Amino acid sequence: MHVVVNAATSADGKLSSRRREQVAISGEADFDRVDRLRADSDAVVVGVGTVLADDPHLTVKDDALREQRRDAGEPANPARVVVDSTGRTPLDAAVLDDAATTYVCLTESAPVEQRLDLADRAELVTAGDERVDLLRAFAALQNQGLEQLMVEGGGELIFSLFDAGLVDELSVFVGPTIIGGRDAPTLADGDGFVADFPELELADIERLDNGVLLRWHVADEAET
Ligand SMILES: NC(=O)c1ccc[n+]([C@@H]2O[C@H](COP(=O)([O-])OP(=O)(O)OC[C@H]3O[C@@H](n4cnc5c(N)ncnc54)[C@H](O)[C@@H]3O)[C@@H](O)[C@H]2O)c1
Ligand SMILES: Nc1nc(=O)c(N)c(NC[C@H](O)[C@H](O)[C@H](O)COP(=O)(O)O)[nH]1
Repeated sequence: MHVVVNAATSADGKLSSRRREQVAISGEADFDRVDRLRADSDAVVVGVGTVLADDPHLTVKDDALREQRRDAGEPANPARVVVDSTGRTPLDAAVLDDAATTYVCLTESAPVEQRLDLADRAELVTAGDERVDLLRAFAALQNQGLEQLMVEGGGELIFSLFDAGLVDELSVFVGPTIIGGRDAPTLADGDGFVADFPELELADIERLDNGVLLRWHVADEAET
């Protein structure tokens, strides 16, 4: 399995404002790049915080890219994965429509009612007691044939994935704006590290739109 985390941050490292509402940080060229990255992935992964904040669809937007996937014998869109401990994904969320297969990763503590409702619209993966056990959940996704995973946030999930040693690559578009705010989500939130900080190796730098795309490899990670 290969896991790429992709995100856009303001120049001061924020993913969105303190209202947790989506901010368009990327310009057209970066959104096109994200679309290509989706098209090259077996699944696009987000945390339920992102579903609740942005209601993303997580599909490939370019008709030609969807056609290429079909020509290669793949579904037009990659699968979608929501990491959602207690089943808070709204039943009318865009990720639960029929544009692609969707997996919702839950824990043992997810109420039966939510479980039954979500099971009508998604494949359920149960791993962990209180929070989703990401190692187990990702192993289950790999068993379903999902090898190339792209994670689109948010900050809580991205931190947990680094903490679990699951990230192979990080792509960050740093855009031309300041969002600020101590309570605004950043690239990696959660509890934060105090030691054993994950080390990154810079793989590539590119000027894009009015910002910069940074690609990092995560050092010393065993292949998952
Ligand atoms: N700029 C970008 O590229 C970008 C991308 C995605 C999201 N965002 C923004 O990020 C914000 C949402 O991020 P967030 O951090 O609130 O939510 P998130 O998407 O990271 O989801 C976190 C939630 O996932 C669930 N979860 C279950 N198991 C977990 C685990 N092991 N580790 C972590 N979470 C687990 C928990 O309910 C947790 O609250 C929104 O404001 C959204 O607009 C920005
Ligand atoms: N790459 C990127 N640049 C941004 O400036 C930004 N705000 C996001 N945010 C990610 C978020 O989850 C979005 O909601 C989905 O990118 C929307 O996906 P859809 O178009 O609905 O498929 N992502």
